[in-house]
Amino acid sequence: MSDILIKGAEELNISIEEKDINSFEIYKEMLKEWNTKINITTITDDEDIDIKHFLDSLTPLVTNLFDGKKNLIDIGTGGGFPGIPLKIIKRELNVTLLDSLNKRINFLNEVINRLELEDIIAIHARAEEMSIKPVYREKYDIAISRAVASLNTLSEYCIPFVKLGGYFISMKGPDAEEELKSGNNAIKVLGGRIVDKKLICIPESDIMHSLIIIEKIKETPTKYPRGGGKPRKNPL
Ligand SMILES: C[S@@+](CC[C@H](N)C(=O)[O-])C[C@H]1O[C@@H](n2cnc3c(N)ncnc32)[C@H](O)[C@@H]1O
Repeated sequence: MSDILIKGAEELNISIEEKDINSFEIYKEMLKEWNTKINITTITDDEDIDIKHFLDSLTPLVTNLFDGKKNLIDIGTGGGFPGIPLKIIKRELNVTLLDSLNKRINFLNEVINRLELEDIIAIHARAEEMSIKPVYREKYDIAISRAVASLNTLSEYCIPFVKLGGYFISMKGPDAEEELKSGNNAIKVLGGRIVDKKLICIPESDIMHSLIIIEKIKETPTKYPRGGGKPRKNPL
């Protein structure tokens, strides 16, 4: 059983049950096993997985945005971060995991089955192609993303999924100021407003991370997101 995870969760004020610890242990073993066959993560040491994947993924819970039965989409989830750790702790969340690499989606489906998680789905798609579909557009209380793209590009991937009054949470490194400056225009154009920036130390480490919290205050104009790779090649 992982002491680091238990102590770290305590520091974040998260109550973690035995069945949750068990889920994290199974998830960790699957991550290490699948990682030998397909490339999921460069972080493979037990302690590093606890800190840099599991605890880091749980830091958004320092906000109260996850309370209640919320619809969450994790964009560019890769090996399931932060979506799966958030789901393990907040079982009432309705979670969509999205990634453009199908082999990672296969892994996530195995994890979902093994952990017997409910109200969670893994979808193979590009964010900018999926958010133009009415069934996904402006349907989520929270869109979240870690380590996928710079904030201006990422805003075009994420904000169209968020319903009015919902939030986009961008998990970034310690020096988010430059990104914030270059992301400001995109956030505004897409209907968002920065409401908070939190600098957080990942528990059981000295690693600092930022959470940028953006509220959706206006509908995203229908011309966004743009196709043809424009959000990445020519960010707003
Ligand atoms: C560096 S990984 C980060 C994975 C995970 N969020 C984490 O923090 O460990 C970036 C992931 O984003 C996915 N990705 C990149 N662009 C995407 C897009 N436009 N739509 C969906 N997924 C995308 C990639 O396939 C990859 O799995």
